[in-house]
Amino acid sequence: MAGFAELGLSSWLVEQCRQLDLKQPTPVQQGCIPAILEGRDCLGCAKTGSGKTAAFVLPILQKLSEDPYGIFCLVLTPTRELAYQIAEQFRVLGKPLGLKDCIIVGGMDMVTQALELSRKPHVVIATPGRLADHLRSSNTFSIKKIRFLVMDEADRLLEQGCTDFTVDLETILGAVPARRQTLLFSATLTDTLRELQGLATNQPFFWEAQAPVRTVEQLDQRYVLVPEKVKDAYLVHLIQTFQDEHEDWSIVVFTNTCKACQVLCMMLRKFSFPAVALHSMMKQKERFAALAKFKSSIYRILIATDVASRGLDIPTVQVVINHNTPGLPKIYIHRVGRTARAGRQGQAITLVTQYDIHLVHAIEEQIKKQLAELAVEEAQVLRILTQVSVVRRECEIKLEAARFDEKREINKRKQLVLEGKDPDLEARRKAELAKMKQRNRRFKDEKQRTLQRKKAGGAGHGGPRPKTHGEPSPAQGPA
Ligand SMILES: Nc1ncnc2c1ncn2[C@@H]1O[C@H](COP(=O)(O)OP(=O)(O)OP(=O)(O)O)[C@@H](O)[C@H]1O
Repeated sequence: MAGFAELGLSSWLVEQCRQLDLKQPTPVQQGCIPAILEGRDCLGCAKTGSGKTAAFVLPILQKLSEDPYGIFCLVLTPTRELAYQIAEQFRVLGKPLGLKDCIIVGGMDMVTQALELSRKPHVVIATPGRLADHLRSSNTFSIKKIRFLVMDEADRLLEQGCTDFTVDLETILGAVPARRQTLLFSATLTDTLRELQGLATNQPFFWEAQAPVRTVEQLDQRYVLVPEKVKDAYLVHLIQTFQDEHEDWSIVVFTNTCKACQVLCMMLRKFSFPAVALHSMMKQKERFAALAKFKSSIYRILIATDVASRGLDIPTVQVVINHNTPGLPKIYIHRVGRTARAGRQGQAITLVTQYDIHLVHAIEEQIKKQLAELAVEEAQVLRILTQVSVVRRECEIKLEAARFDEKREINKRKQLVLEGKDPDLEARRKAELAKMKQRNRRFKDEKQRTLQRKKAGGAGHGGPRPKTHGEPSPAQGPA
């Protein structure tokens, strides 16, 4: 197997890799580094935790060392936390160069950022919204001469999810030179491949890991079929069991909304679990602090929304629990990819209600693997059921008293005003969009169900074998 030197990297970079204990390049690094060094655009699609970041950081640093200037490289990424993580890799690997980097993300002081940008850092790592704001409001810096444009989690940057980057990306793409190298990476590139190919036209090199399953082999993937109302009791039980059985442990629990995230965190703390929340309604400083405490194992449970589902590299995470079944297979792939990274073992447990079974089937179809059922001692869940329900209700009341929803609305309006938008107009536009999305989703679900019915008429599906609605389950007790 080729080492880092054989890929064409200079000895100082090989030495940096050695110091960081990166002994052998991973397959995505072996595939992409030579192509990037040759000057080609690159689309790299490899499983979560497979070393995609170093696959672009190393060749960029090599090219930077040959012709150092600022701003040499722009990296775009969908979340603020991820921007800091990528910057750290640049900093550590680029230490001998005296690399100057600059992180441009929302929630931080704009004036300080503008000053840093004007000092011509070698590498700028940014979330699209804030960088576009700077481009629109300032002429003290330019990205007209960058050599490299990297889009990490490229499919997320291009898709129109709840945070839509389209307009900001247009601003940014209008400000970068046409003659550049474009590098696009993600564990789930294929869905947006056509759009991505439009961005990378300079002898594009496409690298995709060939594997029968789209998730990591070392990942044990399970599901627990639970009635909606008793999910929390199962969650408490799962965490308690894990805590009892392991000395050194860290768990990430994913939820679908900021409010659910906050309530769950409060509830777990009431049960004396060391939990901390991470969601987009928190102030940026609180977000960083929460993540830092989780990374250093001061808190062993991170309750997060999908703001943490992509890219975050925390080696100590042994378990990912999906408190809700992700609506899209690719969200599942990224969430469970927070564990079992860089060859380590990990476990993913998805709580599935009777309404989510079609989602599990869609996930299984995409990842090309069936989830196994996790055996849970239901008698033990039953024992804590009432207590968990009461505590959860208490937490909800407390959160309502703290006017969580109201604060969220005020924050949103403030943000829109800052962006120069009319909050009421935006609300109407969003409602329209939501309606359209709902119609599309219903149509898709219906299509999925028809397909499943057709399939079931044939060979029959081997996914989660749900108990039928009428079948007794101890957990359907006095919730
Ligand atoms: N050649 C290597 N040998 C050993 N470990 C490596 C190597 N390259 C990277 N790593 C480590 O693997 C871990 C995962 O890398 P990275 O965060 O780049 O994954 P990724 O492919 O970007 O994952 P995701 O899709 O979740 O963003 C990091 O801790 C990194 O230091």
